[in-house]
Amino acid sequence: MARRPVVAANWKMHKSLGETRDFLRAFLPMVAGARDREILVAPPFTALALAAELVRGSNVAIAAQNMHPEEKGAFTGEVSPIMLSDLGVRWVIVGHSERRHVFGEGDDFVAAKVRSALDHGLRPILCIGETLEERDAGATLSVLERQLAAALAGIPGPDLAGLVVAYEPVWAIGTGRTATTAQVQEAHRSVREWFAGAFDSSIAGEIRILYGGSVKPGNVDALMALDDVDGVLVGGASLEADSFSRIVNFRPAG
Ligand SMILES: O=C(CO)COP(=O)(O)O
Repeated sequence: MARRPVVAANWKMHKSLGETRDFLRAFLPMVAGARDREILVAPPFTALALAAELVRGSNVAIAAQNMHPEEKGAFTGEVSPIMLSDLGVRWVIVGHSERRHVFGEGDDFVAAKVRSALDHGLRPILCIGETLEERDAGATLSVLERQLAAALAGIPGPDLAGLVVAYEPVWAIGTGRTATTAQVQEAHRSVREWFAGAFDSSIAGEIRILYGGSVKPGNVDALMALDDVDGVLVGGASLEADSFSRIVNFRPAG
């Protein structure tokens, strides 16, 4: 069964309201014909409401870049899943390497977010990936397995229908250094095999695994041609409508 590709923009801490409006006005017509893939844009929290309003009725959906697992409470500066749903947000990035490495989020906190997102009808994009030291130490696959096992512990298989995994090697993020196609395919294959072992082969066959890390218009076709790559999560090259629309309109293999 073919997996529907997902092409997602992670704007990180970029774009004012005016810039969000300008981007979406230019971008929506550029991708209006792309009906066979899911298109997501993750603006900063401050632009979520505007973005959700601007994409209404289009083929683009809005994702949040993060959330707190609790519904409400004394968590200064945090945003809850209920607040996101309220805005019309249906997706949330969880466990991005910048959250893990810059803000010190551990596997348990990431796991609580995945569980909470699913419980609240939000679709998590669970990010995993090894650092350069871990890759050089030959630990890549064990790091990915540890991150998956921790984030998905106790989640019943059927609940995973809403989940997307993003493999983002930390050393490839924002560095211009994309992983080779062989490295990407090997990591994605091992993630899929992990799902087959931890859950079952039909879940493994359906789970969508995105690649992230210096994805550009010039390398997206080669990445999307790989057997186990079901989409991309794009940082820097998603900030301009021209460049992100070219990524969205990648040419499928064959
Ligand atoms: O972190 C990323 C997407 O979440 C990747 O960022 P870059 O595309 O800028 O390398």
